[in-house]
This record gives sequence, C-alpha cells and structure tokens, in this order.
Amino acid sequence: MNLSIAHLGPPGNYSEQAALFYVNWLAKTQSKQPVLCPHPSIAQSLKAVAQESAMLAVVPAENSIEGSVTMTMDAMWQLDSLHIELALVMPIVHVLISCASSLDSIKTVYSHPQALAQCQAWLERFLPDVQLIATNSTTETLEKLETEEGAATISSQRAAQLYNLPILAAGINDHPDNCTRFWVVSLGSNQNLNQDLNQDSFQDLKRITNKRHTSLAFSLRANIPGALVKALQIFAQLNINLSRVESRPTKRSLGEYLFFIDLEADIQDERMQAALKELSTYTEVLKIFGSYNVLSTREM
Ligand SMILES: O=C(O)C(=O)C[C@]1(C(=O)O)C=C[C@@H](O)C=C1
Repeated sequence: MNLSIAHLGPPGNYSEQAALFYVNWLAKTQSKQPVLCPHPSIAQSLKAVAQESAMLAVVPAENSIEGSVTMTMDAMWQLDSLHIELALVMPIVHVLISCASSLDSIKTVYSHPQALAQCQAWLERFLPDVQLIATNSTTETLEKLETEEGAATISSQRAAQLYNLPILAAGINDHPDNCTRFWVVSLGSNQNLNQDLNQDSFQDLKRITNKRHTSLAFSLRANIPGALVKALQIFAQLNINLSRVESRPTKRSLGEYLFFIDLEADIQDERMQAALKELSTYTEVLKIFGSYNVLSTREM
C-alpha cells in the first residue's frame, strides 16, 4: 500500500496543513512520497485507516481555546485498533475571508464549529448580528464566497491564497497563542507502517523531543461514588502526571460517561504497566491509543 494519509478536506484547511507538515518532516528522513487523501469528515478520515484504505490519518485532537475535538474523540472510541503515532502542535491564526467591501455588509459567517468558537469574542464584538453557520471544514464554503452576497468564512491565510480570495480581517482568534494538537493515527496492527517509515525518522524524533505521552479512554464498571477518583488516583500514587482529562457521553443513557485521559509517560514505563493493570480492575472497557512523541510544527 502507498503511504496514503487521510485528512479532513477540502484542501487548504488546517488538517491538510498539519498533514503537509508531517509529510515534509518524513521527506527529510525517508524517500517515500506520501499521498494526501481529503475526506468529507474527521470520522471518515479515521474510518479510512480502520478499513485500511489509508495508512495514516492526521486529525485534530485538541485546541488551546476550545478544548477537545469531540468528533475525533468519538471516532477514536468507536473504531477499533486505532493507534496514535505522533502528536503535532500547530499554531492556528484565523482570518475572515470575504468578497464583501467591509464588515458592515457581512450577513453570514461560515466555518467549522471549532473555528467559530475560537473567534467567539471577536464575532460578538465586530459582527454581533450576523448569522453563524457551522460547516464540516474551514474551507468547505470558500468556493461559494464569490457568488453569495454578504458571505464570509473563517479560515487561514494560506486558504485565502490557495483560493485567491481577499482577507477582510486577520488574526481574529480570541487568544493570540491559539494552537491545535493533531494526532497522526495508524491501524494498531499495521506492521507495514514501521517497515515503510525509515528508522532515521524515529531517531530524528528522539533528537527533537524526549517526553512520551500516552492516550487512553475508558468506561467505568459502575456509576458509584468515588469510581472515577479511584481510577485517577492510581496515576497520582505512581507519580504519573495527567495532561488531559475529558468526558464524553457513552450515548447509552443520560449521565453515563466515557473518560479520555492523556498521561505524561510511556506505556513501556514500569509504573505505567502497573497503573494500567490496576486501572483495568475498575474499567468496563479500556482502550489504549498508544504512546507517542509530541512535536511542534515550529521545530520542523
Ligand atoms: O476545518 C479545518 O480547517 C480543520 O482542519 C478542523 C479544525 C478542528 O477541528 O479543530 C482544525 C484546526 C482548527 O482548530 C479549526 C478546525
């Protein structure tokens, strides 16, 4: 199989940009030319990996302003055997793209819910009366901007250049240090991947980053007082730092949750092995998404 990389489309969006960073990083250390495959949704990008029509997917996992990307968490839970190979942290700088002559003539702003949320305060201040419409991707509506009067899209400067469209306002995210963490995801059982990726890539990775993270998710055996505390205490007692805790509904009944956690330790670490063994006594389902390095795109 080609080294095909699935990501949310259409081209020009942030997921493609993160995938391109990953491709460029690979190109430094190995000769293969990966192929980028845009998909209509984040879930479909991950499904492509689960069904082996793509070898990897690059998906957004968490944003510094808006928190977890829920579509990614839900799909990671629902699809079996997905494995996180690497995390990429990328700065996100939003611009308002529109053919309108000024902000006064904007009637509708389209964008991905994450991007709309990351610019909430700016929108309330400068465009309080416009209609906000959520789309599957920040680049989904760019093609219709020229024909729909008063329409605007929140996307990136790179997207404006690619689609040759004017920028009406730049740097509109509510916090200047806005960044999103993307995961590079493979099929856990995929033996070919490690053969395909030159070992030099991993040596390079070790040189740039040395701290490993582990992500997992679980449902609890019983919804009783202290059940979550007991599960989390295992890591505290073993001095393993949690870098994220998130809950998502199980979707089975109201008030029942799944918990997603990120830990600052490698799964091979003896303390982690002990922690996971104990954790499994409290969990109904435990899914370990793997251990990986975190790379900033600024360092690539
Ligand atoms: O729509 C895009 O451009 C995406 O790649 C999705 C996405 C996300 O889901 O978080 C990626 C990065 C930004 O945080 C905004 C949107």
